[in-house]
This record gives sequence, structure tokens and C-alpha cells, in this order.
Amino acid sequence: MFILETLRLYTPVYTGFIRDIGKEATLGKLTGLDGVQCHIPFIMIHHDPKIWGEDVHAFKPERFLDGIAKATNNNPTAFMPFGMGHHICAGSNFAINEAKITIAMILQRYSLTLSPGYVHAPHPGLTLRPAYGIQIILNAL
Ligand code: HEM
Repeated sequence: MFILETLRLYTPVYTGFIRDIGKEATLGKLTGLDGVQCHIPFIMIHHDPKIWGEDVHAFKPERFLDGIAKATNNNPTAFMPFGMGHHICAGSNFAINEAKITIAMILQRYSLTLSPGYVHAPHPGLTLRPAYGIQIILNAL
């Protein structure tokens, strides 16, 4: 839940992806023509209150308590930190498992406190990242 909420609120590939529309296609009220490119901005979808609720900008891991369908108001494809379709990230399971193992190893050894000097400043570089890093004080358990 913690990792999913982090991927939602601070979507690393915030720009999303661009897909060529190969032939005329209709999606709801939208019609895409052959040759047109379609941009799917992940971070805007991940920050849409119509999908996530009015608390969309809050970090609430518990919104994933009953799964992605419930968290997205029955729009599970609205959660796409790893993309969607044929080119969905090949390393998504690896990345999530790596994060789980790393966090578990750290928490077995240390308690964490955010440094008073930390400034919250997500920065849209190639991927979304903290502009000034994340200063954390580690206390050995
Ligand atoms: C938090 C970590 C990661 C995020 C957020 C992420 C996100 C993404 C996204 C958004 C795409 C584009 C998907 C699309 O076009 O539909 C992608 C593609 C890809 N990712 Fe990742 N990725 C992550 C980690 C990794 C890791 C660890 C690997 C390999 C070990 C990996 C390998 C790939 C590959 C090979 C593709 C291209 C898939 C294709 O075009 O068929 N990714 N990733």
C-alpha cells in the first residue's frame, strides 16, 4: 500500500507515454484519427479527484487497502505508474519487490526520522525526484 501510494502521488515517469493512433478510434466522446498521437499524462490521471476523491493530494496508503479497483473508484486502469498495454514496464514486479526488500532490510535495523532540514520539493527532471534529496536520520535499533 505504501509503495503503491508513493507511485501514485509521486509518479516517477510523471510525463506518461505517447501512443500513435494507428487507425481512427473512438474512446467515449473522443475520436482519434490515424496519424494523431495521443499523450497519456500519468501524473494528471493519478491526481484526478474524480477518480481518487477530494483527498487526492494527500498521502494515504490505506486508499489501497481493498485493492486498486476500490482505490480508483472502479477505474483500475487509472493507476498506471508502469504504463499499460503491450509495452507495460518489463521490470515492474522486480522494481516493487526490490523496494519491499530494501525497505524491510532498513526497517529491521533502523528507525527513521525526517531531518528538520528536509524541504519537500518534488522536481520534474527526467523522472520525478526530490530536488534537494531526502535527508533522513537513521537510529540503530
Ligand atoms: C519504479 C520503477 C520503475 C518505473 C516507475 C517504471 C516505469 C516504466 C514505464 C512507465 C514504462 C513505459 C511503459 C509503456 O510505455 O506502457 C516502462 C518501460 C520499461 N521498463 Fe520500467 N519502470 C521501473 C523500473 C524498471 C526496471 C527495474 C526495469 C528492468 C529491470 C524496467 C524495464 C523496463 C523495460 C524493458 C521497459 C520497456 C517495455 C517495452 O517497451 O516493451 N523498468 N517502465
